[in-house]
Amino acid sequence: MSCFRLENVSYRYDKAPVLQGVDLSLEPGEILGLFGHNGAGKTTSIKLILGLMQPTQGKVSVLGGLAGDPQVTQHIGYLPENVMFYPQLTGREILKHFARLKGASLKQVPALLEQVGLEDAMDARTRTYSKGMRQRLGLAQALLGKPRLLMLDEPTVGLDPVATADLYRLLQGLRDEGAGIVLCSHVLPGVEPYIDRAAILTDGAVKASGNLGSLRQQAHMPVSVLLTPANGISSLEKVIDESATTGRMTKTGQGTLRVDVQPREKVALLETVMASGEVADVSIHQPSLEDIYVHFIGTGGLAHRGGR
Ligand SMILES: Nc1ncnc2c1ncn2[C@@H]1O[C@H](COP(=O)(O)OP(=O)(O)OP(=O)(O)O)[C@@H](O)[C@H]1O
Repeated sequence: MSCFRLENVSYRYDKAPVLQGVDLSLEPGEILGLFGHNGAGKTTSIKLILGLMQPTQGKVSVLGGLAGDPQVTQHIGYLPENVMFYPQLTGREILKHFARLKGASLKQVPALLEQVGLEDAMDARTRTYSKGMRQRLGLAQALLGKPRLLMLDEPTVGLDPVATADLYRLLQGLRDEGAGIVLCSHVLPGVEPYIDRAAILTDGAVKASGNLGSLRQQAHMPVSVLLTPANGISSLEKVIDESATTGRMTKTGQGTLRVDVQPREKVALLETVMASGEVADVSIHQPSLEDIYVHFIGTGGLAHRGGR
């Protein structure tokens, strides 16, 4: 049974279409990174899965039931983008309050607070918490009741690099126990090793989805081969000029040559340059998740301002 399945889903607020024909699903034991520019429709997709809104068109099924059904919702953990708590209450009091609301056992509260690194602060009022500590408390709230589907909107906001890596490891542990996890983010650096699949949303449509290998294939992006000359850079340039490669050669400024080649040409290029005796060292750089994201989103940057 899928954690959720969006089939040909469209949604419009007032007149403006926000999602258009989105097909997206998540299986148990999988971490999906949902990436997209401001206003791409990430939060709207999450709200549809939570059953807070109904799609204008298409079907949303969650954990084998209907989105919004309380029997389904009790198995979902959700960390919203901006977490706010009663400032006068302690972390422990707040988590107990949410546990009662969710019908989850109160016994797990101290253990969850420890799991997110708030063991020393659980009895302090949350008005004394830093942004990162509030984010951790939000995460503990999302983990109440051992959810089968966990949806985290910008979970790393406010977390330092060590806490971010801890969070990703925690999520991997939950994934290995069978939870399905959606990670919505603009923050791509560092996330690559921790997700199983990525979906890239732009202007309300899924532009590409799959694991990193599949995304690289879909993007047809070149691989960069970085060559350090053994003798002189001009003799190495000559070897590449005379080879069959259609790749683009550039001098890096650090005395090396970079050749951007299509993946299918990479081995032939390496064979040629290695046989020439003109290469002292080689490194190969595959497009990263960020490169792939920029490829699909375009370099519009602030042109995607979130409105339409
Ligand atoms: N309540 C609303 N009424 C009208 N339009 C809305 C509403 N909420 C969101 N939108 C619009 O829907 C589009 C998608 O918004 P959404 O919040 O889903 O994007 P997002 O990908 O989560 O963006 P961000 O990364 O900035 O949080 C945007 O154009 C936004 O302006």
